[in-house]
Amino acid sequence: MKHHASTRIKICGLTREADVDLAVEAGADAIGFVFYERSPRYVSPARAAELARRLPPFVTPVGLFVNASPALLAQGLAALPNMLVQFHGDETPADCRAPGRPFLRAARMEPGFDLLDFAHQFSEASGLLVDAHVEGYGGGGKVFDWSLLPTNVPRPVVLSGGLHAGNVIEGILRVRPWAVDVSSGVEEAKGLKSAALMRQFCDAVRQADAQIAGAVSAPNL
Ligand SMILES: O=C(O)c1ccccc1NCC(=O)[C@H](O)[C@H](O)COP(=O)(O)O
Repeated sequence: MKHHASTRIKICGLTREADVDLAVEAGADAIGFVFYERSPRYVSPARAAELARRLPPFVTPVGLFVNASPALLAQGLAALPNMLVQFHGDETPADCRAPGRPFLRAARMEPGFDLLDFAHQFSEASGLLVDAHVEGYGGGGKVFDWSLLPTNVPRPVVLSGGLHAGNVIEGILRVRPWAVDVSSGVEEAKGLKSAALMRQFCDAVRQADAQIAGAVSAPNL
């Protein structure tokens, strides 16, 4: 069995100071800010910069864009100079490359979608965030059929879409992603995170990692 680093955790769609602090305390490695005006989780770049100032070293701010206007993209890039960019709309490889920043590209998984071809097109992506195909692009809390995922994706995979403390262990054991991403599953209302749900989610990820480590270190497996 392949060596498994600890599964990284991204919590997405934060809008409040307390939620940022609690997400970090729970164990998040990355915090997502939604720069998509139609989302109930939208924050302006200036607001995101305020929130991101709370982050300690080694916790990465991620700025999520959906077919953003050049002005919004430029404002986001300026407000958060150290952010990882997440393209969650219909952006082309050239669009993703243009800012010259590391980026994640979201893939909308549905039957017939060719993730290997997508990975080939977005070969410059730091990672591919695999999400359910939902109306409105994302953050819909919908799980997709994980069996659609090929095992040999050539970029790091961020498993996303409808994850919560009750299904993330199975997701990690089945998919073995580099990271997991959650929004709806740790919320009390859209954009408002729950401390208890974030803690339970991160604890469940650690349980999955412990199961994998146990299976790797046990003799004769
Ligand atoms: O959060 C939104 O409202 C949103 C709107 C448009 C595109 C993407 C959006 N969110 C993406 C995410 O929060 C996550 O990357 C992912 O889709 C997980 O969401 P969830 O299924 O709610 O856990």
